[in-house]
Amino acid sequence: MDVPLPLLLGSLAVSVAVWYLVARHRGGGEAGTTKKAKARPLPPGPWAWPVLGNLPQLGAARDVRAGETVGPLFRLQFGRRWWRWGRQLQQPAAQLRRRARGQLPGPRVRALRRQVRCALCALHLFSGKALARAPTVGRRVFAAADGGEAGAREFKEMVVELMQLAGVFNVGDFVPALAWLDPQGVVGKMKRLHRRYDAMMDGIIREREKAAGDGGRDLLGVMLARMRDQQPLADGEDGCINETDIKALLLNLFTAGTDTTSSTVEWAMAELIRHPDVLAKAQGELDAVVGRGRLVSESDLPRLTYLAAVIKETFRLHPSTPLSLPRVAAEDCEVEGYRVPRGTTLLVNVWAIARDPAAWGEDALEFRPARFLPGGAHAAVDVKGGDFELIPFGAGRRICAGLSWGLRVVTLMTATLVHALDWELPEGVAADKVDMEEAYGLTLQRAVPLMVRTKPRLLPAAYAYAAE
Ligand code: HEM
Repeated sequence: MDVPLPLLLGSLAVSVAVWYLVARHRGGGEAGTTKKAKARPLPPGPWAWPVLGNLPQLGAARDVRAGETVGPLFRLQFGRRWWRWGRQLQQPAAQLRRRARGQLPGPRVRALRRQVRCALCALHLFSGKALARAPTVGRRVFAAADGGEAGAREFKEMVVELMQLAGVFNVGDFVPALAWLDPQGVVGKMKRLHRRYDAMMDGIIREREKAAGDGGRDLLGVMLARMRDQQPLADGEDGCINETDIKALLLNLFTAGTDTTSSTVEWAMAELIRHPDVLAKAQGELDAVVGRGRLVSESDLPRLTYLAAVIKETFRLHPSTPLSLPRVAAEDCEVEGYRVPRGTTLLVNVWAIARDPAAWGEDALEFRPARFLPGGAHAAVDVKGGDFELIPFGAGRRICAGLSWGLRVVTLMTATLVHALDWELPEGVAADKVDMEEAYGLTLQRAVPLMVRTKPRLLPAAYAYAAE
């Protein structure tokens, strides 16, 4: 049925106005706020428009330096939702899970997450044993039989699209009256993307079932066996892991582990190319530890102190998940004397915290790996969640499940690129003019890809060994 546009817009305007009046009357949707908690003020925030809240300011998201003018804890309001942003707004994050799977975690999902994180991943994916046997038991997901390169390229495009969509500020999430219109087409695109992922995961699972008996000790083999044997999720729990759970977990691991690591390596190389003195020192260390006759290997990493400092400094200035992942306040609480109502979406701006001169000194914005070297001002600071001024992997019980793996992969990839190649900028581009603009999305990508020229710097035998 065709509804005339003026009528449609008229009814929309009326519904928005009615909804707004009702929302104001109810106190902005802060259901469950106790009298005592209400006595405390809400955190300060920039002035908000009626109905739209701070939505119009998001166009210039990077310029909303509210943390500098309003204070380290501040709120943004969109429709009926309140958002608190730690220190400084950098990008909006999206309710990824809700969009992708159409639900927020209930008790079953929480039990599953515990089981998967503690029992399955810890034992069969991230343990020293699992990592050591990965090359022999696991297999390349995009082997020639699956379409090889083309399959890998398609997967990469899907990850990039997912991260971009997840970073889009979806108006429908915050102005429920507009959700059915899907004005930016975000939900439609997410659903199409979800179907593509589903088909890919189906292929991986079917192939593994066909090859029964082969590689049963890796994470996927273990999960499929648990599903087949109907093992309960946890003691006293009725539910068992099912195929949708397995697909969701694979999707989670594939997406959480790819974009984050590759973008960190790209930022590391960009910083090194901008700082030829740092690059030369890192190459000098690699030459001294590894020599030029072979490629660097994982067992060399503990002796590469300077390279470790380069990686920490890259994580500090370019954390791949700049606002970490959103949390929702399960109950009313108080932070620094301010009231945080139940249901508030909370974001910690790890990007801004790691650039705060109060924690890092006057040279906070400069790339200075030496600060992490023995004797440096931040020698004792690590990225593993114990030092809150540097938390690129998050902190606490929901810290990145793949921390040690991610750290190893980023360090080894950067070490290999630094050691095996000499790096030059295209003619006419000065090192201090390399574009360091950040793109918009859930993860922190470069806005402009890094363009460089490389040439080999090791003895020919080292590359022959790599090609074997
Ligand atoms: C440079 C590498 C990486 C960085 C910077 C990174 C960062 C993060 C961050 C900030 C979170 C959110 C933590 C929080 O909510 O407080 C996270 C969660 C997660 N990461 Fe990573 N990550 C990296 C690599 C990986 C890898 C290689 C994997 C696995 C293959 C992985 C798997 C996960 C998973 C499963 C979660 C969700 C944990 C949960 O919600 O319980 N990550 N990561």
